Amino acid sequence: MRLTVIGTGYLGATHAACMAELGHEVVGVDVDPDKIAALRAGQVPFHEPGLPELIRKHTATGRLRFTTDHTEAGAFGEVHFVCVGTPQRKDSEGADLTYVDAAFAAIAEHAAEDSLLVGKSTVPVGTAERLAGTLGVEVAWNPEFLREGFAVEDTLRPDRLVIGVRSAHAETILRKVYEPVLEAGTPLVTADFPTAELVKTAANAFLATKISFINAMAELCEAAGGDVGVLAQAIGHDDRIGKKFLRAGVGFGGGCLPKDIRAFAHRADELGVSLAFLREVDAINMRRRDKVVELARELCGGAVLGARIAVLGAAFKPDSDDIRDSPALNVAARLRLDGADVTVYDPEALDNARKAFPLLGYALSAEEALRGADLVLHLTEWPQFREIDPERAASLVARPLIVDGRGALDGDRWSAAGWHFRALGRPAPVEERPLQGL
Ligand SMILES: NC(=O)C1=CN([C@@H]2O[C@H](COP(=O)(O)OP(=O)(O)OC[C@H]3O[C@@H](n4cnc5c(N)ncnc54)[C@H](O)[C@@H]3O)[C@@H](O)[C@H]2O)C=CC1
Ligand SMILES: O=C(O)[C@H]1O[C@H](OP(=O)(O)OP(=O)(O)OC[C@H]2O[C@@H](n3ccc(=O)[nH]c3=O)[C@H](O)[C@@H]2O)[C@H](O)[C@@H](O)[C@@H]1O
Repeated sequence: MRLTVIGTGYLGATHAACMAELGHEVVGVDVDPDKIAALRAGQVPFHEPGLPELIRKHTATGRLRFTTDHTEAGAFGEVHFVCVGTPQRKDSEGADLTYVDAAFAAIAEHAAEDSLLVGKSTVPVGTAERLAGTLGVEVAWNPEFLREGFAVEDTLRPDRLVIGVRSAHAETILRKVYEPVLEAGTPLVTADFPTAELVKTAANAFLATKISFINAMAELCEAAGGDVGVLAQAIGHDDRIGKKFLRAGVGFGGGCLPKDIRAFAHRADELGVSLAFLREVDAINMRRRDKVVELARELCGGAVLGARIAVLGAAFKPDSDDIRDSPALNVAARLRLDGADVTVYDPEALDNARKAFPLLGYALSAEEALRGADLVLHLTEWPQFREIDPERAASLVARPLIVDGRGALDGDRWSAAGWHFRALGRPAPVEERPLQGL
């Protein structure tokens, strides 16, 4: 089939390459000429494992092309997937639909009458219906559930496909687009517009709630002297709860969960339904960042002014160079504002971090960041940070003090190498715990 993908950011570039992999002829469209030039040259302007190979493969086979021209794309595609951004509005918690509206309008103007315009962006419920009422072309909604870092795998082998359609014709077309995925046994959920839109925001709200739940338990463990790692493992043995998304730490960030829960609560308010608990989910998440800042102050003797702090991690999660709402950089920037001399290292996100936070110091390796540090903060759990040798690290720093903000390091190993090791939601070393019963 001839498909277009409007918006070639994290979602769109992945979707375009994966649709070519499924055998379709695909044109990716973006308003950003630099992005399109890079993609044409087979370069992906962000870090996503497996994606550059796929893009190069299909630009070479000729199945995948990129353009900035909506007219050309409109005339080409039988199905148009809209994958543009839906950031938080500047003036409220709601989603900014400017890009979605513009993209649908631009493609509808040039699309063939019998083509299908499919929204993939995450939108407030009601958007598909509104667009369907204003454009002269059929609309469908097909929300996306991919995770950054696993985007290719999640697109080619998703847990499920969800389509919001208004006609059997639209369903038939989308079944044809995803035929190889469906033949592999992927469940397909066919729904009306509001349900399809709500499935997406509900899924992200549930995931965010799960993370904040375990982080609230981390707060309790800190107050009561418990260990949230053991707690998560124990409750996770219950299949009804499950082990996934129970990693306590500095909390969730990224271009999706934080803005999506805010937009969801905001939209629910507009509909007269309270999702106030999502505001608490957001607040718990933000308190974890505060907690790391407080711990840093405490470990630096009350104030971080003049302290040299090494921050391991800048991306909002490992295997990504995405720094949107990154907890690591938020903490680093706040400590810098408090007068600390902060040096950040990340295997992939340094360029993005430098542009967004030019006042922070940056190192080209973990060793360079650690050299002379008074305190080390581990805030993004890249696998290579787990491989740091604590003894070698102790020989580099000024003071062997480390906070594991991701619950991913082996505390016993670091303590054995002479480090004062602290982790969120876990007991402080024995000599630090207040004496009980006195
Ligand atoms: N990043 C992710 O992992 C996932 C994102 N989503 C959702 O997908 C949507 C896109 O997210 P990202 O890809 O992360 O955003 P992004 O910001 O990386 O990409 C959006 C792209 O759209 C382009 N664009 C804006 N207006 C355009 C127009 N009129 N025509 C053509 N291109 C246009 C921008 O230049 C940009 O390259 C959001 O709604 C997000 O919530 C959903 C699932 C996963
Ligand atoms: O709508 C989206 O854009 C996507 O948002 C998330 O995907 P993503 O943001 O790529 O990353 P996640 O793996 O969900 O992690 C999000 C954040 O939660 C944090 N997290 C995750 C899991 C956990 O147990 N604890 C925890 O703090 C991560 O460090 C990260 O900062 C969802 O997992 C995807 O299904 C969804 O498609």
